[in-house]
Amino acid sequence: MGFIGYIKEEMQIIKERDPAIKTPFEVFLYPSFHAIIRYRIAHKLYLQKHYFLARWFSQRTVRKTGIEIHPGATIGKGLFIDHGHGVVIGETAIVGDNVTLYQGVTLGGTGKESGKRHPTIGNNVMISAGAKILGSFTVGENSKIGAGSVVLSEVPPNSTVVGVPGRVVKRDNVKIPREDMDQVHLPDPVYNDLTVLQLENKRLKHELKQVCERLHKLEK
Ligand SMILES: CC(C)(COP(=O)(O)OP(=O)(O)OC[C@H]1O[C@@H](n2cnc3c(N)ncnc32)[C@H](O)[C@@H]1OP(=O)(O)O)[C@@H](O)C(=O)NCCC(=O)NCCS
Ligand SMILES: CC(=O)OC[C@H](N)C(=O)O
Repeated sequence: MGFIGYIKEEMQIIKERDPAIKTPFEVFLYPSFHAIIRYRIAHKLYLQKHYFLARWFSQRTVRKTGIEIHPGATIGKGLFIDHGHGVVIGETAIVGDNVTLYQGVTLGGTGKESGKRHPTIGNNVMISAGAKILGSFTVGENSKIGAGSVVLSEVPPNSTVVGVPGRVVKRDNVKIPREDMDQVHLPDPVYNDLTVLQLENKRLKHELKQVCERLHKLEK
């Protein structure tokens, strides 16, 4: 595919993925559009071992777009970064095809690993605003990471992960109960309602008894 074909493809991704877009030319206003095209150039320079030039180009992109993609990162087709400010993608991160990221996402390291120290993101993954994915594990394909989550370990495919630290709350569209929930002593709303009714019954009986006693006295 030629350069024009590639640009058209990048434009199409934004048009398909963002419901907020109204006119085709708006794609040129998207930081994502510029950041990804410029990353492709920086990545080529990196692969040719022009490390300084690659970083120089990439850092200029940060100033223009607020999106920092290390030129060494490996990024598949169809990445869309909505809004974009504060997105950071580390050097050894691998991003599959058709991934969506929102502002404030970090694909980073924990600071404790060396070598491959950033995550691998599967195809069709969606990572919500402000989520931090830290470490060299994999986020399985078709998974969703909730806004503000901090994910520190492997995520199976087709899962939803939320919270700090992130935990799987849904897999294959089925909700997963919390591990820390007591499955034996579950709250029993029917028992609670019955207890309230019993107390009410006792109170009413007592009142009725008093009324009867007063009536009895009046009759005398
Ligand atoms: C995670 C998310 C993608 C929803 O995925 P989903 O698979 O449809 O999950 P559900 O909505 O069924 O939520 C599953 C559970 O996680 C909880 N949950 C969802 N998002 C959460 C979040 N960010 N943090 C904590 N809990 C969250 C829900 O309350 C629900 O809990 P429950 O089972 O106790 O009711 C969505 O909630 C989210 O975070 N979207 C943000 C997208 C974004 O970045 N928007 C900004 C655009 S600028
Ligand atoms: C701010 C926000 O929710 O952005 C998400 C997407 N661009 C939309 O407009 O729905």
